[in-house]
Amino acid sequence: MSEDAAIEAARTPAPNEPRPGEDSRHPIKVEGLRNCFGDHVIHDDLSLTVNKGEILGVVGGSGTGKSVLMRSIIGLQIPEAGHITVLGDDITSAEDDEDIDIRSRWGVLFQGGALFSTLTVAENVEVPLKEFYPEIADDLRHEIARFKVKLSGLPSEAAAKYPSELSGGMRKRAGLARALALDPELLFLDEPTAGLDPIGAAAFDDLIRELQDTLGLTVFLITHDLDTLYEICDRVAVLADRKVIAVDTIPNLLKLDHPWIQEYFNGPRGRAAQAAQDRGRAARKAQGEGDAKAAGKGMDKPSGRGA
Ligand SMILES: Nc1ncnc2c1ncn2[C@@H]1O[C@H](COP(=O)(O)OP(=O)(O)OP(=O)(O)O)[C@@H](O)[C@H]1O
Repeated sequence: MSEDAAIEAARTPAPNEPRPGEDSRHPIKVEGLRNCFGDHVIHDDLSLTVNKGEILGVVGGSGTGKSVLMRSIIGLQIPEAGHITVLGDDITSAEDDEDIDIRSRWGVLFQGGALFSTLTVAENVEVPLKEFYPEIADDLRHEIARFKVKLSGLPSEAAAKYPSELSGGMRKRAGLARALALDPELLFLDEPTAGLDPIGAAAFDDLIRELQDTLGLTVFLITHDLDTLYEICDRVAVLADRKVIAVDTIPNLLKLDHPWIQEYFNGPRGRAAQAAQDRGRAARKAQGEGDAKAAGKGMDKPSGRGA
């Protein structure tokens, strides 16, 4: 198979028919979740529904249980009570076979990237391919891995490098390439822009939005990054008091009279992020008008990012 054909095959999502009883509009549903570590209650009667095709931002103070919630949804944390349905499967009671099947339908980027340090980037991407599709020939698997590396915005040379040879931003992209290895329907991202410089973080935001648009992903994104929330999230879920206290667009959240929400979004950083988004929109609009004028006069378009 040629590289182009392999890339096209890798780009075509697996035909994942909705299962009987699967709510195709809400790929993730959490109801009445309770998680404890000893006496420490993390979640109590927490409920959350994620819409298909959205980027859902998940925010909350440190230690409110954002990562534990994500781990519960992907079956790494067994809750004390509650039901979690992912793509029609009850995660809390999934049998082994179902469990394996469902894990191939999501990709996860953990906070630290969680790459195998003794494997190259391409070999890291191949790990889930080998696990779920051992029948794929070596050549094709290598080609799919190279395509995922490119898709994540890394230069092709990065495929042969070890994680220790990459910058923090490149490691995140390598982790993303691995998360995308199986053409997932759901993408879980735990603080993807943490530790990146502002330009790297903005570029990563753009990449997530672009991937979500082109691949139709549903994205569950834990972040403390207000710019990310403003720039790419369709809705934001707020964790506090052991529950999701609100889930809505940022303009609607701003109308709520909850002290944490007000302080978070209306504090100095929240206002700065909002102002940055307003400036970005105005610049994009101005550039769009400039493009239209230039096109009318047969001029070249200006280059560079819009914002
Ligand atoms: N395996 C564990 N054993 C005991 N306590 C844990 C474990 N995992 C998480 N916790 C506790 O659960 C609480 C929630 O942790 P979690 O990592 O989900 O918070 P978070 O909201 O993601 O925080 P941050 O924003 O700082 O990353 C914390 O108090 C943490 O110490």
